[in-house]
Amino acid sequence: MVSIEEAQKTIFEQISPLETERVSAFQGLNRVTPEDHIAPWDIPPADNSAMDGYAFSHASLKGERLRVTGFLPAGEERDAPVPPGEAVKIMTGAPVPPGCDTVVPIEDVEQLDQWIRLTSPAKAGAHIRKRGEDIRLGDIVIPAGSTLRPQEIGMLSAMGVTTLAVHRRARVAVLATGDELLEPGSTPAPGKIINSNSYSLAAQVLDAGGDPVLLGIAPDSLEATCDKIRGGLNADLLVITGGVSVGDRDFVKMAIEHLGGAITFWKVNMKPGKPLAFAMLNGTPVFALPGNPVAAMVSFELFVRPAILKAMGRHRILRPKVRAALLEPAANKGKRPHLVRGLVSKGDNGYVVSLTGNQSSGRLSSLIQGNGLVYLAPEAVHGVGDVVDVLLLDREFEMGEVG
Ligand SMILES: Nc1nc2c(c(=O)[nH]1)N[C@H]1C(S)=C(S)[C@@H](COP(=O)(O)OP(=O)(O)OC[C@H]3O[C@@H](n4cnc5c(N)ncnc54)[C@H](O)[C@@H]3O)O[C@H]1N2
Ligand code: MOO
Repeated sequence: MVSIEEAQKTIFEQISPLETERVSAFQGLNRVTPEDHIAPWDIPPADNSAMDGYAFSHASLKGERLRVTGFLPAGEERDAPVPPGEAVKIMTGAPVPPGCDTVVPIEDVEQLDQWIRLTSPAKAGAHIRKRGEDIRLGDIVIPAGSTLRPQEIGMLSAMGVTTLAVHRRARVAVLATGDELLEPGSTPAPGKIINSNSYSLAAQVLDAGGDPVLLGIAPDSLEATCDKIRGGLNADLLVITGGVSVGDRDFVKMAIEHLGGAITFWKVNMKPGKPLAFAMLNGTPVFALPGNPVAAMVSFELFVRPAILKAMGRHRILRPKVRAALLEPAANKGKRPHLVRGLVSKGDNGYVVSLTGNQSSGRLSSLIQGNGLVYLAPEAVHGVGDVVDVLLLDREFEMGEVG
């Protein structure tokens, strides 16, 4: 049995960044660019007005009055210098004309026909955005390896980029196994249950930015399991759920080996998720996750999600870990680290966490009611207020609420 950390290390060693593809700048959102993006020009390209107002030379200011002799909207440029003692009306974004170094906003003047009177003192150089104050020609603005957020997409566009290279999305095949499974849309017959894992796992793939490919359900036989697995080998990663324990009808490991795959490890020292197996099959990383719905999702979180992120070029691939004070006692009577589903919120002195009741790994509600995984070491006994490590699965609780 390997530890969580050993399993992660072994898996991540097998995952290399996928090749790149060219996409339109804004399809690059949340993707990783493998190239440095260098500023082809200064932004802004010229000193320009930060306000709708009047531009003039501060040194030539005598008293409070200036004669207005021109108008300069954004989108136009004026070459002729503005003579001393005169001002031009200038709109936000218009290049500051020669002869001017200061702008006074409209609100700070009184207009009298062709004249303005400053109603408060103007500071030399005020309200001018300098050429290149955002980025300078030749700057590496977005270094290789960056994940593109909306602000990077905006900057790339400002740099004239219309298409760019990004690591392509990982195609992740998802296979459920088990004679007991029916697809959603049916009403469970006696002895049957609905295949929910394919959909929770496919949603986790999407959530990680990958592209899920649903392979359906493999019935419990070696031949059928082999056939379905073969169908998933053109994906970048293959995720299987169920049939990986020691039952008489658990064929997944046997099928992987039958197809020539090498099981790198089987069984991780954790609860839930112990029976997980990892294999390389024809160059495809294969994750055989347990069938219990919580075990499948938790092991996806720890092993598959970071593998997808690594394949898509990300460097930060693990969920954030925080320290939280327990709101109730928590004990791990077992010998494996227990990842207990918890509900984290913000207390007066940092994070606090409660547990989500019955922790059976068949009980998907334990994940629905929570937002984190509390790490309980083997045989740990904690009281109220003890501080524990929690892996945050989502941070929505930190967002502001309406009204
Ligand atoms: N003798 C032992 N029995 C079990 C052990 C063990 O060490 N010794 N480990 C237990 C643990 S831990 C887990 S987790 C499960 C994992 O078993 P499998 O991966 O072989 O999964 P199945 O037996 O196929 O299914 C387990 C459970 O999950 C339900 N299931 C399966 N697939 C789906 C799906 N796609 N959607 C919804 N639910 C699914 C299935 O009906 C079972 O109830 O083994 C323990 N047993
Ligand atoms: O993986 Mo199992 O879920 O530890 O019960």
